[in-house]
Amino acid sequence: MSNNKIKNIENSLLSDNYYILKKYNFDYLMPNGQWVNQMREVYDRGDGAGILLYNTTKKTVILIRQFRVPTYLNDNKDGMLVEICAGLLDKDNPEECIIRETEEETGYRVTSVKKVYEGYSSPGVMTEKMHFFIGEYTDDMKVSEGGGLDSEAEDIEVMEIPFKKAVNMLHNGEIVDTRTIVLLQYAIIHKLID
Ligand SMILES: Nc1nc2c(ncn2[C@@H]2O[C@H](COP(=O)(O)OP(=O)(O)O[C@H]3O[C@H](CO)[C@@H](O)[C@H](O)[C@@H]3O)[C@@H](O)[C@H]2O)c(=O)[nH]1
Ligand SMILES: [Mg+2]
Repeated sequence: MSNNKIKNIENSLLSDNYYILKKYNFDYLMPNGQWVNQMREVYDRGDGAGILLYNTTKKTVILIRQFRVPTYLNDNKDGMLVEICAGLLDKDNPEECIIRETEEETGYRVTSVKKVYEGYSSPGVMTEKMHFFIGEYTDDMKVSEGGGLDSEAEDIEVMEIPFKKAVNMLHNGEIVDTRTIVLLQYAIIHKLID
């Protein structure tokens, strides 16, 4: 961290109920040479990783469907969201995280994944950096039902669907999760499945 346009950074804790929400106060040097005081709330849940699982023979992808309360509160009728498999980094590195998360959520034990992007999820408010992966799966990699951890009360539906259908869902507005849009567009651009 280094930027000579910012000084006097102070923070106070607003909530550590589950993750960390802090209020930051700092002085910022505007282009006109004036220092202005700014306040921003910043939510820190660590970083995350997500993966698009695809099968070039079957021409399918694996997505998941789960209830997301923030979307329920904002325009997503039943709150169910179609997403890539994803999770929060748990002190492990992004690659180990996504391999573990893939098995927990989808039941596929993948061995080889490829990192394609890194990006900030919501840079005005969250510290989170997201690590984006793609990975090929085959039927023989299926070792369990998936569906998430009972201990976390996750209710995850695993969807294996034709890539073409996923692309239709992208274009007709059924897929409204940004991380999923990013990786489906990656798959289209790089012709992962034709
Ligand atoms: N009790 C409680 N549990 C929580 C809270 N917030 C999250 N959890 C639980 O913590 C677990 C997190 O599951 P992961 O699979 O590791 O994370 P994720 O929510 O799928 O995260 C992915 O999607 C996020 C988008 O909303 C991304 O932000 C994240 O990077 C990642 O891609 C879930 O069981 C969730 O219910 C909370 O405030 N209270
Ligand atoms: Mg998850």
